Amino acid sequence: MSLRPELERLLAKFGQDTQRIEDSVLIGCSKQHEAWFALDLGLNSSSSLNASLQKAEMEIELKGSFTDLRKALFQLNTKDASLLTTAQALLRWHDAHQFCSRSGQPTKKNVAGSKRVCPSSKIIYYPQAPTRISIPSSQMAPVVITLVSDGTRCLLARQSSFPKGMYSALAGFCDIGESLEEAVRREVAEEVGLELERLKYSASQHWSFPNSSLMIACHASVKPGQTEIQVNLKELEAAGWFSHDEVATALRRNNPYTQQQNGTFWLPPKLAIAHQLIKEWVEKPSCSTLPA
Ligand SMILES: NC(=O)C1=CN([C@@H]2O[C@H](COP(=O)(O)OP(=O)(O)OC[C@H]3O[C@@H](n4cnc5c(N)ncnc54)[C@H](O)[C@@H]3O)[C@@H](O)[C@H]2O)C=CC1
Ligand SMILES: [Mg+2]
Repeated sequence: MSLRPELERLLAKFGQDTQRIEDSVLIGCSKQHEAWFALDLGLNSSSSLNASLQKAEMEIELKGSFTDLRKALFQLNTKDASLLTTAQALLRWHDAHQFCSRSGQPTKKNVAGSKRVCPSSKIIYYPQAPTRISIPSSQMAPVVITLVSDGTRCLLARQSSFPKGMYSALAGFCDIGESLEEAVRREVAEEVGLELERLKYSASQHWSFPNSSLMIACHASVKPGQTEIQVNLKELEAAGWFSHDEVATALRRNNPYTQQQNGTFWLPPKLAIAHQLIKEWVEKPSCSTLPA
């Protein structure tokens, strides 16, 4: 059931522009895949745009009462508390990034609220860090990188931007409001459609490309028999399961940059944490099946 008409009625009743609904941000979805959005009613805001909503009248209308966030968090179950903190963090980020720091022009939110773009400078601002490939950022973004194993094989993937023939572990930026474990599970589900069974932290690394990231590396396993992948071609060029022998042989190749042969795949260089994850798995393929 869509709550949009109800929200429009409410905003109209309080003399607000119903266009304000467009400021909503996506914070999750139900088991039935209904999208959940959050909207800042601006009751505590000092800005002239939002200040006109009356808290007491709104409480009467909604038959509830507004509670301090910190107190509310102790009363809610984990799922609702997580939705609330995600909403608060994301809405606060949008509020603080209304203008481009380069051009001074207003930035524009996408529908989901996962980024803002400056139409003038073309800079894309992400809640994780204000980055765009060509614009260096001083802020650090957390990124999870996961080597998935089915007990005998490991899953490697490549993006079209990777050097020819190179395959790596699955990686992705953490979303605001997520734990590392949630980010790992979401990224793997999004990129190859697999549900993870166990996770085990391995190590972390600062990574400078495209901008400062803190790479958090994990091993993960899937249930035997649940290994069919669906490659998300919007994010990856290819992905597949590789045997222990194939990966061990690729690791032994000294200098992949000079040894590219037709059909030969190779792995990220030693410096990359992906290399370390893959090496750990080759030395101990069972490392991903330990309890997290
Ligand atoms: N050190 C290592 O061993 C490795 C490092 N990496 C790094 O992991 C990072 C994340 O991997 P991807 O698969 O590209 O991420 P991803 O799977 O999250 O997809 C990238 C998309 O995420 C969005 N995004 C969200 N926040 C972003 C931000 N702060 N900056 C840029 N894009 C953002 C953009 O829409 C972008 O197109 C890459 O930057 C890559 O350099 C990846 C593999 C190995
Ligand atoms: Mg990725």
